[in-house]
Amino acid sequence: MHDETAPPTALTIAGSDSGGSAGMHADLRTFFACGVHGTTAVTAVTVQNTVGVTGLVEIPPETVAAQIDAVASDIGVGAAKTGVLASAATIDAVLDACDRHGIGRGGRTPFVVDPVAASRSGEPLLRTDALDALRHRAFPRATLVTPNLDEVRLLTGIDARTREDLLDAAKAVHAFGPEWVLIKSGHLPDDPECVDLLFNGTESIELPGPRYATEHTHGAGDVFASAITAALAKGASMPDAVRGGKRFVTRSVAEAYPLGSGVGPVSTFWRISPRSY
Ligand SMILES: Nc1ncnc2c1ncn2[C@@H]1O[C@H](COP(=O)(O)OP(=O)(O)OP(=O)(O)O)[C@@H](O)[C@H]1O
Ligand SMILES: Cc1ncc(CO)c(N)n1
Repeated sequence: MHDETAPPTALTIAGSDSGGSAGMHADLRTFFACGVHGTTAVTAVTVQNTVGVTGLVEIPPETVAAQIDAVASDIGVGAAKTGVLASAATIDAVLDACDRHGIGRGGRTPFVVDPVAASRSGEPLLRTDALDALRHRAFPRATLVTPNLDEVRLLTGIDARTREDLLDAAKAVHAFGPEWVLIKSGHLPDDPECVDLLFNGTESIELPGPRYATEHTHGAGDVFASAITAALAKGASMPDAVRGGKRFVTRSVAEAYPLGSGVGPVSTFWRISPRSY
């Protein structure tokens, strides 16, 4: 029975980060900061800190699916997002479970696919045999796909180097069948701003933002996709959810902090408490 006093809920289907900066740790913090109850289906445990990833253990695909079933059949899913999906077998199990619960195109629940392929320091987080499963099975079911420029190169072969190249990148990803595509511009070389592009096949919307001179951007992509997912769970339209997510991630990068001896995380503290450290 749905209780009207329950908060909106969002599900992250992703890997853990022992360093607490990226992956489902970043997703849960963002859901919390956005006033959404976060639920999880863990796909992989990573051994990770601010310097890099030194291990990845996959959770059996049937256990990933069972987590989705447990959450969806009891708590419900207002919107869902994916992070690390690790392998083609996990992608298949996730998509079957999503189909059972109306998550994704054809169902009623928005489904954000963040096609995470590698860590910031270059360690693979997805088997190469899973690229086709992402392109041809996951993308057509997605309400939104959110690649960075390295993922665009891997998935489409397009090497976007200027802001003008982003529309071609968006069209190539859109051809795989998602409803919306968001191309993230954080890795554009030599651009003084971070202008991302949202595209649905006909409409393209630029999302302007400053580029801050910080090296601490670990988890920026996860925070962006989960802020969007939280807004979708609250019933926002896609353009509004993405504009709100862009404001959220920009502020998170502005307040990113140093941690360990490597790349520190973007901050999700700012929404909750003023800088107090
Ligand atoms: N230095 C920066 N200053 C401001 N915004 C940034 C900066 N770097 C990235 N962003 C923004 O953060 C969001 C994430 O973009 P990015 O392209 O870095 O994704 P990502 O590579 O998936 O992130 P990550 O791998 O760091 O988690 C985008 O909105 C991008 O414009
Ligand atoms: C678990 C995990 N998910 C996603 C990323 C990419 O930000 C990462 N480094 N680790």
